[in-house]
Amino acid sequence: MSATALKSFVTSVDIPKVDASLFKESAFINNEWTNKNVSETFTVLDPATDKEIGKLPDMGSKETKEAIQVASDAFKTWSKTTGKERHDLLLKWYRAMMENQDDLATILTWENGKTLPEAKGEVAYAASFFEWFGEEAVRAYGTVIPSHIPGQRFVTIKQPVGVVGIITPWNFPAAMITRKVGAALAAGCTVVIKPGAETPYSALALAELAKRVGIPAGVVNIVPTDKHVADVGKELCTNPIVKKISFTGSTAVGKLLMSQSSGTMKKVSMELGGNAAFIVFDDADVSAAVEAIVACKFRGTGQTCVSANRIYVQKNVYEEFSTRLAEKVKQFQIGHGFDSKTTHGPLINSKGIDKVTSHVEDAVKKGAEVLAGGKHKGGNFFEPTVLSNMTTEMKIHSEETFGPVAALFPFEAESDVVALANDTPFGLASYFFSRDVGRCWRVAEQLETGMVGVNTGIISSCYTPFGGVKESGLGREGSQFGLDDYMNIKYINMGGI
Ligand SMILES: NC(=O)c1ccc[n+]([C@@H]2O[C@H](COP(=O)([O-])OP(=O)(O)OC[C@H]3O[C@@H](n4cnc5c(N)ncnc54)[C@H](O)[C@@H]3O)[C@@H](O)[C@H]2O)c1
Ligand SMILES: O=CCCC(=O)O
Repeated sequence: MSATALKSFVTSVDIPKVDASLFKESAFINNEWTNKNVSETFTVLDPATDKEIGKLPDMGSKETKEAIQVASDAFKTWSKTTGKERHDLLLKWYRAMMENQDDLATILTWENGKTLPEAKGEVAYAASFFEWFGEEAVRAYGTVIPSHIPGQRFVTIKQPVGVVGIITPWNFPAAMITRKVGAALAAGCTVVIKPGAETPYSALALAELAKRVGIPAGVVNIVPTDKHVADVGKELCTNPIVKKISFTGSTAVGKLLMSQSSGTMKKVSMELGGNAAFIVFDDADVSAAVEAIVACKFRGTGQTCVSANRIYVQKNVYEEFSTRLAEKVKQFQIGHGFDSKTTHGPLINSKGIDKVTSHVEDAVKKGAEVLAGGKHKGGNFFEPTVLSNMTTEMKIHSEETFGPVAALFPFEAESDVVALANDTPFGLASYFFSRDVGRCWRVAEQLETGMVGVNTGIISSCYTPFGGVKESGLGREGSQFGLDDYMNIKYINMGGI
């Protein structure tokens, strides 16, 4: 049965009061709230109830082109500001986010579905990228290269790439934007953002704060759209004024955007899909591994690109690990993100439910045992689920489920499990638990992913480089490396000395 055919079991909830001045129902171009005379609108729904939150003008390629021109005009002055000026503004934006954390979190929960405490956590995480990159803005050092020619001197300087087109998903409506915008603005770039159609209000609230703290007109622009996603994406990728595309989302869309960007040879940053392995060796601290998988797997109700998708557990600890995990998961409470009893919110939409349902049905048909959950509960709610005795023939082994399903695969030897973990075109994150120091180095070096969590299930922060290898993408966000993705290195050879 299609997910849409079932009514949600959450039919009503009290929506907390939100500061109306942060709830914007227009596009944001050149520091103006505008519908650009666009008469078409799209509707944003609360994923827990499918009730309407609001409507927004549906921007198209014409409006995007105008936003790009505005960003290009703003680049002329913004790129000439000092690192210290950009530092001061980004830190003001950071503080404004933290001062408005509750309202930003309310908007985020309403449109994304994650629980209010989780949304508050995301707002703080999102804000941290403005703090971090504000502090990096003053550290975009060049180099002096020892000369091999008398009378010539060599230096490099770093310069902002120009206007950046930013396309982000719905699963982290604030953090996926700030991780890019923080770096772009710190580098001296200006941006045009197309947020996820499901979660545009968080993006627009951030823009309101940008305006309040004095980010100059045209530096940040937002073009919300639903029906014209492909056209807006194409405009950003093909317009020669845009010098870089920074995308977070699925690998399929990432490949399309990269090919569209090739005509104008843009720089690209691609944060794409994953299929994370989480390995529990029999020398692990099993209690710690259970705690870690709960946090890693069920973050955002499993709709997190770095969430474990395949959980490999060594035979000697399989029974203990699976029993303890199932006990924990049975205690989860699904419901509206505004309900204080809720531990896990809904999936984003019926497409998400259909994928999770098909993965669970496929696994069960092929012999998996359901240790917890396993059922669609109506609307966009799926029970947090633990599946045991998974095999490599099941869909979950090769496809990212992006939902609340912990799929346990038994294994015997270290060499087998490393080969299994790497048997995927994706390479975003992986995790393992072991108390053997030699094994920790060995396995961490062998796993083909951009990020590895050893004895931990949570790895993301503004301080550390986020990004994948293989078909999980290109580039690194956050950390000391994040600014480089938004800058060109210029080599200057000074002769006549
Ligand atoms: N690596 C990361 O940092 C990261 C972070 C979050 C999500 N993801 C991945 O994103 C996927 C889930 O998100 P999703 O389903 O929203 O992904 P998606 O690729 O469908 O959508 C992401 C964004 O791309 C836009 N988009 C879709 N088609 C487009 C087109 N033709 N042209 C231009 N833009 C287009 C969407 O409107 C949205 O804004 C998962 O695979 C997940 O792993 C990766
Ligand atoms: O979903 C992907 C991003 C989540 C994170 O930054 O940890």
